[in-house]
Amino acid sequence: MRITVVGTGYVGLITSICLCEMGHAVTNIDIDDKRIAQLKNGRSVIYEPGLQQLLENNLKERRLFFTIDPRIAYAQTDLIFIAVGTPENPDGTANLEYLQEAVYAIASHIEKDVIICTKSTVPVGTNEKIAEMIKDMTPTHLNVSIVSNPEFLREGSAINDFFLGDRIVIGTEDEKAAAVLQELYAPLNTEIMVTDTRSAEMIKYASNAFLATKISFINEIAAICEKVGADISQVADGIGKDKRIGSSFLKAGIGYGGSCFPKDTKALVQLAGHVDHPFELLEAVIGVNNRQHTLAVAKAKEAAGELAGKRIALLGLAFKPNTDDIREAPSLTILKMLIEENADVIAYDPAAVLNIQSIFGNEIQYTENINEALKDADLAIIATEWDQIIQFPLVQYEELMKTPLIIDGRNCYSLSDIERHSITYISVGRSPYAQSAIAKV
Ligand SMILES: NC(=O)C1=CN([C@@H]2O[C@H](COP(=O)(O)OP(=O)(O)OC[C@H]3O[C@@H](n4cnc5c(N)ncnc54)[C@H](O)[C@@H]3O)[C@@H](O)[C@H]2O)C=CC1
Ligand SMILES: O=C(O)[C@H]1O[C@H](OP(=O)(O)OP(=O)(O)OC[C@H]2O[C@@H](n3ccc(=O)[nH]c3=O)[C@H](O)[C@@H]2O)[C@H](O)[C@@H](O)[C@@H]1O
Repeated sequence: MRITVVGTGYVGLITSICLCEMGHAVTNIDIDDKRIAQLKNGRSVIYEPGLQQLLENNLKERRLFFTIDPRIAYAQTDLIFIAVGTPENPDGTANLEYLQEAVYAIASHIEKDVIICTKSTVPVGTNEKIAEMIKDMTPTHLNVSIVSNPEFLREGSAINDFFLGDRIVIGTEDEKAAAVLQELYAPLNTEIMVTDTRSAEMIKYASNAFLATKISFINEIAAICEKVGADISQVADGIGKDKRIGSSFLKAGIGYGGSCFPKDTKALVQLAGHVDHPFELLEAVIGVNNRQHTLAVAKAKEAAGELAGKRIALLGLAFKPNTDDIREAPSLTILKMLIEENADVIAYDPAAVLNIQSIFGNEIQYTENINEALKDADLAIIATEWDQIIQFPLVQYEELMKTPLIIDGRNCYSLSDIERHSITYISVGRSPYAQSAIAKV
């Protein structure tokens, strides 16, 4: 079976390479010729642990091909996965321009029967529109099946997620197409669900919205913990042990970021609004998350007073560890606020410095070395829980900083470890200062 994957972003490249690992030959197309040239030269265009080696292997084995030519990609293929971006429009709805362009190119070039699977996250009803567009543009003798096959991988653990996902969703009214995909995915040993197309599209948005809700919920509980002198780590552990709740996505912090939760929650709010159902719960989730992004600077001001002229080490820039992705990262809000306060900022990240530099230029300083960031700093703000930060010896904060004050937005250190050092430590939902509030309750 010939397989084509459209787009070389996270989802496109991971899908292509993982399908090659399963023994298939895959052609991966993009409209960005620089990305394709780089990939043909065997250099990954995304930062993902383990991916570079797999890319090199599959190029060498001649299973993986890159092209910008739609004729090569689409004319004789059997199965197409669309994985182009669906970013946010200014009003929060999903921008489907890339998707429409891709479908147009596919419809203009296919010459045989084909199954088209949408992996991109798209609003309910989009795959029906794709089907109409294809029907209008292709000769009647061609049999084109449309499938919604949403993707659930996480950046930083994407390869593992592809092979060991919790479920695979195949949304289609076409039984033959469903059977082809069931066979394709069978070796993965992951539960496969076949649903109608609209339900598959909704499963993706509902999953991301629910996970975002868990995060904002725990962040609200963390805020209350600080006021009543409880410890959010123990609380999250305690509620997570209830199997009906589950322990994942209960890490309190400075909020979720990334290329999907922020845009997908807003797109679902818009979708609900368009069918006259205001999604009040999800609107609150988004509001709480926006507040969390500002939390670290608010706490810094509370602890250190005026920030103007203060040397601040911002530790962690990526929206989560093991990625260089800074889309919607809390660090962006933190940096904007610190610059407005006229603070003297030095930003550290093991992978995302170049991406942040392309936005903030020489407004701040950058380093890939934690020691350099902390030298003579008045305070440190932790925005991403990289292993490099978690394992960094606390004694070094004492030795390097002018005043050892840490605002930890990701609860990287245990309070008992902190107690052994002369560090002022303010984290999320378990500040030692919260204890003093108990008396007031
Ligand atoms: N990033 C992630 O971890 C996940 C993303 N998703 C969803 O998957 C979709 C893709 O996301 P990413 O991979 O992050 O996107 P991305 O924005 O990083 O990459 C998209 C790629 O598609 C290319 N492209 C755009 N139009 C094209 C066309 N007409 N023909 C060929 N290539 C074209 C772009 O040049 C770009 O390289 C989105 O809908 C996203 O919501 C779903 C699960 C996980
Ligand atoms: O649709 C998508 O693109 C993907 O979005 C998320 O994956 P991702 O954004 O890569 O990363 P997550 O691990 O989900 O983290 C998202 C954000 O939530 C934050 N988070 C996560 C978990 C938690 O307990 N607390 C918390 O604040 C992280 O710091 C990060 O900023 C989902 O987990 C994937 O299933 C989905 O496929």
